[in-house]
Amino acid sequence: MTERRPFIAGNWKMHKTTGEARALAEALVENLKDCPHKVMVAPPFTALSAVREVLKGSPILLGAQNMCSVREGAHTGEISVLMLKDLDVSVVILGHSERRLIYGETDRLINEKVRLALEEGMEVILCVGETLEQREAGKAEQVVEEQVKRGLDGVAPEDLSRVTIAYEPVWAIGTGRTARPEDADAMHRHIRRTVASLHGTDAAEALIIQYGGSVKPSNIKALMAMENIDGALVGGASLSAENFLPIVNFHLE
Ligand SMILES: O=C(CO)COP(=O)(O)O
Repeated sequence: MTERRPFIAGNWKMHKTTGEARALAEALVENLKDCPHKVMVAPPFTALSAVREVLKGSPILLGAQNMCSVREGAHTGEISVLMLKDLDVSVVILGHSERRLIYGETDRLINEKVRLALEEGMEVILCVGETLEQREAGKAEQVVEEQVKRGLDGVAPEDLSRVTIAYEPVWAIGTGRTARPEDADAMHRHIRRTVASLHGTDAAEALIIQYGGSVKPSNIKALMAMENIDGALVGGASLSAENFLPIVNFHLE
């Protein structure tokens, strides 16, 4: 069995002023000096610069929550990959369900972003996940498989090591309702098989697949105990050190 290093990421969504972001980042840096896991925080764009200063010299990676699908140009209100790189952002979250459902992002647009980010040397967290309606209609696996295939379309095999997939069932996001670890694991296995069909079993075995959706200190351990769950993409519980630290340090609990 392949050993995969756990990857715990905090998605701060549209929360935190620069001062608040700096304070949270300071608490994380102070307490995660010896953490064996890969850790990332994704503040809002406006706080990237402030958090970058705090993270300097720390193993915590700086992430962004989105980026534009084109390199530069007349795209009022957008943020480019070059701007992110300029701020030492090394990971970008793409295809989050809030981008898909509130802002109408399609698999095609998300795929353009994935390819551009990889071309520019970034790491990508590609988010996938079904809605409650799709799950109740028995279509969860099919929906997620299509999102994975379309999201990764045209990605070179050698770039796959810079891709993490986050399985975030929409019905579990911000609802307090977490997927049962066994159900999440089954979907992660399906995602791994899908990636194996595209890029071979070695690449699929090495792939980090995060679970996201109401991850908390009380459920992280059971989730991480599953064979195919390699990390977590945490929303609400990443907004305070009190909740995020025990999640990141799940191995000590
Ligand atoms: O969307 C999420 C992370 O990207 C999950 O959010 P919650 O942890 O708040 O459910």
